[in-house]
Amino acid sequence: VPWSDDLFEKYYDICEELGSGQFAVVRRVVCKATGEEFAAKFIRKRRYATSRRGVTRAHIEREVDVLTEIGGHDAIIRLFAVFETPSEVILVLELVSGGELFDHVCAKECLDEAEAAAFIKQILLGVKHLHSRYICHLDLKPENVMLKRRGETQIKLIDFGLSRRIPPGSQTKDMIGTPEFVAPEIVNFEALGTATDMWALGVVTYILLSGGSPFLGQTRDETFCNITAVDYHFDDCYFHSTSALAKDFIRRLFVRDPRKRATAEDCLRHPWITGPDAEDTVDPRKNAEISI
Ligand SMILES: Nc1cc2c(nn1)-c1ccccc1CC2
Repeated sequence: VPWSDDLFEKYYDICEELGSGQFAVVRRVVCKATGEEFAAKFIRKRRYATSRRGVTRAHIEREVDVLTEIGGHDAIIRLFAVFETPSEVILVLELVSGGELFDHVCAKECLDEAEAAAFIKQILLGVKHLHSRYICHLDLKPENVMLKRRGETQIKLIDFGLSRRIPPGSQTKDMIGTPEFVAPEIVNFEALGTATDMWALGVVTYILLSGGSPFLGQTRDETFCNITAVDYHFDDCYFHSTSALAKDFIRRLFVRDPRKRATAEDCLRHPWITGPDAEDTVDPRKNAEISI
């Protein structure tokens, strides 16, 4: 993907804000020459090594390198161009304008488990694509799952700012991610990898089905304690009508040992995702309303 230091405003009209991250604002932009719409992510560069504001160049290059390598999967946002100014780097991304998946789910009267499983299946296909290249997202959480367009069900994984390539056997350790979604190996500063994303996907599924967060405590330390103890349960007030299949799917992801945790491929074969084999059998996930 070409890096340009030409003036961004020369090529694009800048329109409304689509969302923002910690050091990034994302706006809809229109290419002046073609009328095509994109999402431009304006990332503030860190001015000084000691500063805590802005993002380091290495961090930005990581997101660009990962998006360049994995572009082209339906469930993953595409990167088209990069611009650089003295104070920021601008990623010209695929327009994703449907908002966060969870806002859509909350807005709906009810979502049955089959619809929830269909969303999780799309995320699994995107994560399988990443993991097939040993790339880990490392920040999977509801706000990083967006709908391509309002009212449609196509999802896009966004924000690869923490993602990195972690080949098997490499002892990559780092304390990163959002406390509520991190796996035990992150809390214990042990080797992380593709299985770290699978734990986070378990948290996303649990929240999508119930609206509750499995390990969230009153404080960060309490949350970390719940995670390392794998201390969670299916509160009957949230899970009274959740199918046994859905709970089994989640149980296979909340496994402390990353080597024993279900992979994206395992999950794609799980009956909660594949649904009933024979067409004519009743789908136990239907009408099992979720209580978000
Ligand atoms: N950190 C973030 C945060 C966001 C996005 N990307 N990275 C984004 C990408 C495409 C469309 C809309 C957004 C808004 C949120």
